[in-house]
Amino acid sequence: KSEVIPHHGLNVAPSDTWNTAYLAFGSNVGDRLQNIRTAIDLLNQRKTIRVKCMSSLFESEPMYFKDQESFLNGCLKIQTSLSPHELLVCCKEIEYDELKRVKKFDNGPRTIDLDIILFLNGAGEPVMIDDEKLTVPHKRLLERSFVLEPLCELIPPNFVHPLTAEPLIDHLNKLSKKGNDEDRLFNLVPVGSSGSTVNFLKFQNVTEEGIFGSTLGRGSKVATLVMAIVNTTPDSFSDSGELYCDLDKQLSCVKEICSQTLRLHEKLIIDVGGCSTRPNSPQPSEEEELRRVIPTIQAIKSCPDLPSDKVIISVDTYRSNVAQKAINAGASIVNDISGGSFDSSMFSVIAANPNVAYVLSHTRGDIATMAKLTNYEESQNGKLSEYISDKICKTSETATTRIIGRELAERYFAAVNNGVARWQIIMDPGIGFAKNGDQNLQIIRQLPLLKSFSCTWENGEHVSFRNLPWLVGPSRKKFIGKITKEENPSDRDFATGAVITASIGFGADIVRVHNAKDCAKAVKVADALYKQLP
Ligand SMILES: Nc1nc2ncc(COP(=O)(O)O)nc2c(=O)[nH]1
Ligand SMILES: Nc1nc2ncc(COP(=O)(O)O)nc2c(=O)[nH]1
Repeated sequence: KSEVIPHHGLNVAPSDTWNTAYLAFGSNVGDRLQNIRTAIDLLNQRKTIRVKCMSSLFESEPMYFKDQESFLNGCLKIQTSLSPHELLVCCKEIEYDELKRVKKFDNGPRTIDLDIILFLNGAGEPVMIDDEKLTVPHKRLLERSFVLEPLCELIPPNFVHPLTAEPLIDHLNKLSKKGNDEDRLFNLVPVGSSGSTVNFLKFQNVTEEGIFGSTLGRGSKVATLVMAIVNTTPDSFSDSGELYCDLDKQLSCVKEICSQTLRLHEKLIIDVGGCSTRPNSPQPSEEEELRRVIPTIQAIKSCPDLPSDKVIISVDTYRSNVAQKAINAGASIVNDISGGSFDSSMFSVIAANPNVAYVLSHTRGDIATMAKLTNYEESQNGKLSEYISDKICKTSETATTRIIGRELAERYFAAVNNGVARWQIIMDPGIGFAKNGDQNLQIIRQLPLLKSFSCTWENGEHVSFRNLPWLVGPSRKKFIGKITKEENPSDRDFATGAVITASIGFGADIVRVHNAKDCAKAVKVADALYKQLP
């Protein structure tokens, strides 16, 4: 029963006169990400083209001709008034005239490759072409996971290949099962650049076939990242502000955290926060928040013992001005508990800093009201055609998580419609934000549902969370203390270890913790258990 809801907040012009096309991009020469961004900007500059959605960014080994650099690949959904052949001319102009591609031989290195994968006319019917210039659907689509995987983020799961009439997701699953080298894809999230090279966080979500043949859902296969909290607030609920305003103390604490964590992990994120977001906590002024976080970020950034390819700096703020200044000071992740809802300029700051990652978190209301907004009743009048993995049926048990998924999808749309690229986004279910104890436990338990969540709105806009990385932040929170009967947050570290272990079992890619030293051990063991990592 596919139902849809009117999707507000999306100002799309009537698009019934425009064709839809799906393009695949690839680059393995020069600054690959910059080449891709330039190609997308050049497409958008054409009056005859509108880039509607972008996929995640994937890195993969070269196919066919192996002796070359690895590729960055992805897909775009565009609307265009051009015909397929006119669109082909436009792609070639961008490849050769504007991005100076030099084709030495087939399947060789390229600054950019733009292929037309699928083309639908104004009525949404697939267009089939096979002449000496152009073949649509792309003739090698079904053998390329570096095209099929990003494409499956942009289309509803029931979207079929025009010739085989089989869902593209089934073609992808068949291909992934072969386990060929070039089918092992990592999705990359840019986190700043040191010198001319961009640093990336790498994630890899694969569909796990359980040993008993059951599908375990999509599990991550790369080491879980530790995000260590450095609260520079006098009133933070969990470490009673010991670090407040003492820069030397903060830096030696950060060095200690890094040496203990990097003993077991390749990389580490340091999350610097100047505003406690405990429900109903008083919020400092923006000037006070800047005074607390900027010097700390600068000190970490300029500390020679903390190399920027191993220690990634995040700023925990919901203020766009603080985010921008923190980026200027060296932060390469903006961690915003409000999902961009507290400050309407946040997304444009993120869009203006394309090498910075953004944590898009779920909450409701504001710091003063969120504790009361925990009513997640299925709104009967609201109709939504949701595609969630068919293993998880739509029951009251999943209602809360599905509603959180929809609300996160609304924030996701607001972000990408304000220029944020999908590949900048890290998702977060917002543990402790507008959720009661049971709901916190439920969203951790149902993280697989959130990871495979997708939905389509009345105007045909579709969003899928497939492959997006997820951060969870349960550390020392009240819902843990309620179970272990521990009033004092800093007594909750051992129980926090249990929660982050379970979170990794449910598919978390990053865990945000206070006690990084001990939690780093729990993460290491959890990765050995759940991801079979050494
Ligand atoms: N991983 C990877 N391997 C590749 N091998 C060949 C071609 C050649 O593609 P073309 O047939 O469209 O020129 N493109 C890629 C690519 O984009 N990614
Ligand atoms: N991304 C993210 N950021 C956060 N920042 C602060 C807090 C509140 O906890 P704290 O005051 O102990 O940092 N929780 C989160 C969280 O769950 N996720």
